[in-house]
Amino acid sequence: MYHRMSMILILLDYTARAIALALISFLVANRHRNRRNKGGTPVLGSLFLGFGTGFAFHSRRTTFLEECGKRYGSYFKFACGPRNIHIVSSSSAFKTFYFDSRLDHKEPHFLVLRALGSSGNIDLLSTPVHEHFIPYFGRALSRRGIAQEITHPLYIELRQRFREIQPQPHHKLSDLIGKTLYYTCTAIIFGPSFPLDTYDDFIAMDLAMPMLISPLAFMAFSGARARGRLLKVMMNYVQENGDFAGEKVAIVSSALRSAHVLPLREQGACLLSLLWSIHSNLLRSIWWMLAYFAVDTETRHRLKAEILATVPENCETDLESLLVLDPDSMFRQFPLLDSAITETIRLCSLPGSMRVAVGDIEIPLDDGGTFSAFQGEMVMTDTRAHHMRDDLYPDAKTFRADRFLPRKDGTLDVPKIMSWGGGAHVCKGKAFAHHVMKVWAVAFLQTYDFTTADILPDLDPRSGNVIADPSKDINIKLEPRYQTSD
Ligand code: HEM
Repeated sequence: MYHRMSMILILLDYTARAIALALISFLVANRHRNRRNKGGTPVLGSLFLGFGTGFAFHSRRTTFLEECGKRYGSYFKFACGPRNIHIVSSSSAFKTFYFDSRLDHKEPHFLVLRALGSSGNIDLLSTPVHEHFIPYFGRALSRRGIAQEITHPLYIELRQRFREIQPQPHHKLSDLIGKTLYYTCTAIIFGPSFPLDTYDDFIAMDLAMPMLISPLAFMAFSGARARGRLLKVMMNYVQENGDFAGEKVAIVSSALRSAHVLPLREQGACLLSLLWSIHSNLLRSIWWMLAYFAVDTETRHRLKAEILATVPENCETDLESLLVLDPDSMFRQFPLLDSAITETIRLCSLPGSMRVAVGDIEIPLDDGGTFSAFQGEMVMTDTRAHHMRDDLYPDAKTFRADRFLPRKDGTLDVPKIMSWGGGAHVCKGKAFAHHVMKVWAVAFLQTYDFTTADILPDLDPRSGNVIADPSKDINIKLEPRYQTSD
């Protein structure tokens, strides 16, 4: 007995020594890495091996980055678990960030695919995903593709859905948008036979995505179950639509074609990533757009006037016929609405571009200095800090529908927004997302007057997507604009 006790004590002693040694070597390695940065890099201290800052970054990203920005300015770095993350909001750094090939963009894609049920096997996925699947997004979602395949059916379908909304004293904004957006866009893009009763699973998975992407994925029980069911739906869809033809729009046919060399489960995960990309940020962006309009009577009146000036009520050529004659016209019309959409995205978008240094790289800062990111470290642009600069966007925290209205010569008073990323890997759904928001707003404003008694909520600091979640939902009251069949 005595012998067994002493063995256990010896083993515990060795384990404690091994842990202490690992801790010391890790801290030394980290200190060494930090010291290599020139120019007094602001490095945040962390509670325990980067888990303090890493936890703050994952659990309350918006406020964490805001507080750090106030304290350290346009550049700082911190440890996130075993890795360093550099955060930069300096305009000079953006160019290097988006255009230097030593900063690789692929890792976030694998994280998303893995969260959606893929094996995340880089050797298997790299070529089909990065050389075929994602570039096809860009081509299929060109302005021409959208005008030809999306605008008209989307407008007709939305008008119909909006008219069918059951009258009630008020509507929860997220419900109103969620169902109508999911049903219309999913049916148009994946075809009418796609099961639309997947909505609840989609919402459960979408809410769990930040956790499914994080190291705490094993705790996202209901999100993972919903993801599993959706993955099965997608695998069935791939099997039933393997001929790439039929009722689908180009984006789905090209997605199926570009991923077909992969095993069925991987194809299902790719298709699920398409469904998620389409809805996740759009649900949130449209929420914020309608919320801004609902609390701002003047903007609503101006937007309605713009719609009436373009499509006078009771005129012979209504918007529906106009879109058949000239599907591209939607892109040229409604400049105030375009501006209001860009302003919405400026205010509700969070940092969404992440790169991993594949070699050591020096990145310039606005003050003439530089910082070094070493191989394997992550770099992220804090586009929100940029968007909140009063010197660039006067009264930056306030929604101003006309902030991005072009002058007569087509130029803007303010810099373009950074919410879509940039360079070769700029958001592939940029034109699509803006356009869907536009068609949505026109169809909605033509169908309803709407107001809210609620105040605009803050951004939820826990938000993990490119577009922030609101900290709470709002209710809106709808007044049909016409009692007739229109
Ligand atoms: C308001 C809505 C959206 C915002 C703010 C947004 C923003 C972004 C950002 C910041 C990136 C990273 C760019 C970079 O790393 O430089 C990105 C990438 C991407 N987005 Fe979006 N996105 C939106 C909607 C969409 C939609 C609707 C789709 C698809 C239909 C889409 C498809 C993609 C794809 C495929 C990429 C990866 C591009 C690449 O790495 O080459 N996005 N998006």
